[in-house]
Amino acid sequence: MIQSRDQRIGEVILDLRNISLAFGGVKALTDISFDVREHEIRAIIGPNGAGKSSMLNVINGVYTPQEGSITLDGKRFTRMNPRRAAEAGIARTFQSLALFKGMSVLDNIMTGRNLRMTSGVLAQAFRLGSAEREEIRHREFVENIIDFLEIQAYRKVPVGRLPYGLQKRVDLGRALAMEPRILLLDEPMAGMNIEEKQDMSRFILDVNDEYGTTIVLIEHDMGVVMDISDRVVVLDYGKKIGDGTPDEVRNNPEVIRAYLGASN
Ligand SMILES: Nc1ncnc2c1ncn2[C@@H]1O[C@H](COP(=O)(O)OP(=O)(O)OP(=O)(O)O)[C@@H](O)[C@H]1O
Repeated sequence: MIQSRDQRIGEVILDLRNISLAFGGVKALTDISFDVREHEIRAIIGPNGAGKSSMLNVINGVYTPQEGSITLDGKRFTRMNPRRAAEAGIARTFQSLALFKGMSVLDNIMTGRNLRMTSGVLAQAFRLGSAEREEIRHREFVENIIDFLEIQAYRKVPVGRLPYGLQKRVDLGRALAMEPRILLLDEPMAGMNIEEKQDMSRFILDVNDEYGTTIVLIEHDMGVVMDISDRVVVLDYGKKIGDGTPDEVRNNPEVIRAYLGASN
């Protein structure tokens, strides 16, 4: 299994060079460089306040770093913006879920299709047939995601009524509906019990295998991501203190020190 996964990992598709980001006097990120290869599961870990969320927000263009560059598919940017990131196939999930609690599972996942829908109101008025066909295609795609995530039984249930672990799964489904090439997962296992964490780990691996999606995930619990990640970047106080395979990172004295010194 591990060998076949390694064989599928391709070229660098996302390359972050010398990224520095400050908020006023607070240095959130200092001179961070790392890359992400096609089809890889790449984790960014670190204690609270290490800069993980800031890094994710630099990748998807929400924050503009004061220094550094981002190269995506060989194109170099000094700034990304959320629209460009979305068009380039970068999607994300959120730590605090960004779902519509009163809407059904199906409708929430459909919202992830919006960027892919070409038919607007006018098309629906004048080309009803093709708009309808498009709607059917999108629904089929979403139904496939629902089957894949094993949430068929909750299709029509308002998301707010589901347990937290299932809501996280719906959030993953919403991001998958965008058919991302690169999926950014913001603490996908935070607040979950062990069984939910195991389920989520399995879905992340399956997404990576079956959809071929490149995954960048952030997490502050070192244990849960070590089993599923190909390579891990470790941040501490906005600096990169480790980068390598899970084994390399686990045995890195600086990483061990940062985690032993951390209160969580
Ligand atoms: N919008 C902001 N304005 C000001 N300071 C910020 C902002 N976002 C992050 N910071 C600061 O930047 C530093 C890094 O924060 P960040 O949220 O990126 O860390 P993190 O590793 O994601 O932490 P956690 O695990 O707690 O989510 C912290 O000192 C934080 O207070």
